[in-house]
Amino acid sequence: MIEVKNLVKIYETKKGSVTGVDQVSLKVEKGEIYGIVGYSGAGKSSLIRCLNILEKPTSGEIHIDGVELTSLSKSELRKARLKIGMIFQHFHLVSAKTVSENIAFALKAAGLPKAKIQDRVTELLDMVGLSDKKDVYPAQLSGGQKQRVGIARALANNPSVLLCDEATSALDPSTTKSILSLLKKINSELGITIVLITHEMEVVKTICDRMAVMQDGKIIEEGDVYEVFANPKQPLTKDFVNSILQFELPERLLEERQGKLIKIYFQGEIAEQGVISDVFQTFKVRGNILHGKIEYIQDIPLGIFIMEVSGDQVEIDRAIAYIAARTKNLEVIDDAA
Ligand SMILES: Nc1ncnc2c1ncn2[C@@H]1O[C@H](COP(=O)(O)OP(=O)(O)OP(=O)(O)O)[C@@H](O)[C@H]1O
Repeated sequence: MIEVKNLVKIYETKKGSVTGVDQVSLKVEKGEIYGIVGYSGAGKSSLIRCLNILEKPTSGEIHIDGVELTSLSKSELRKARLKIGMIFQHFHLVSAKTVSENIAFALKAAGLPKAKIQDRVTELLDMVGLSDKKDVYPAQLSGGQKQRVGIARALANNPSVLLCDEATSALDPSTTKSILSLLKKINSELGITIVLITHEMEVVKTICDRMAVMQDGKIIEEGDVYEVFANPKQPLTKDFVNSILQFELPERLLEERQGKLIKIYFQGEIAEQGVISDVFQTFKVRGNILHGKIEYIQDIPLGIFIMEVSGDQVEIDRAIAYIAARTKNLEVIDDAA
């Protein structure tokens, strides 16, 4: 379990003090994948780098598996860090060492006997799907393969926590997908707790259980990923959610509309229950779906539809009341009448 209490990181620069992290407190349960999202400069890197004291916090506490890290001596910290793996956006591999040597390096540093190192490297390469690349140098690898080496190295000493610092930001969308599924596999098969920072909601949507939104060094919203996507509260969180769920309707469609324009959010099972087709069977209205999208978050559907409903005014009102009762989340955007 990770527990952060009142964490502050202030950088002293020639131009004065800059606050990177401002009184952050959070808890990550064992075995969770926890995502921290925010725009550039929000403090995500500062926060994640404080979690293993790569960046020394100005004040506050970091508890990982019951050990408070900010008060450890250098040698105690070195030992504690073996239980905290980390991967980076730009991989940080040693270019003059082969894939095997990059991983073996972490094992040597931890004092694993020489005879056991090769077996462990083989096991790790198998886990990340790179057994055939053991003798090549990083320059001969793709970005995704480099990150797999980074992951193998981070897992070398059986950590209980894996910190991911924008681990997929330098990768294309399909490589990002494969790295995220590898992280998910590591989490479920090895039970490793994962904390990741990202500026992409797609990453959070794909693998996280819980999430936090950061702005100006602070955590401004936190919760279960589905809940945050379904009911974002802060304007910035809404922005991030909209990057996945939202869309703009062309002006022309708005000008040419005839009936009422409604926006319907479907959450959970209701998204699969054919509410829209029931409406047309029950009421004498015409409907024109202008936009529709269903995202699956943690395998639960979250849908959003924009529909123009036209016909007799009384029937329109009855149809809208019916949809509102079934979905519990309907907004009349615009009324042409
Ligand atoms: N070494 C440093 N010295 C001075 N200021 C810093 C340092 N590192 C970060 N900062 C400042 O701390 C604040 C938070 O930066 P941080 O890099 O943690 O944000 P971020 O959300 O990770 O952004 P990015 O994704 O762009 O890295 C910013 O104002 C940044 O300028």
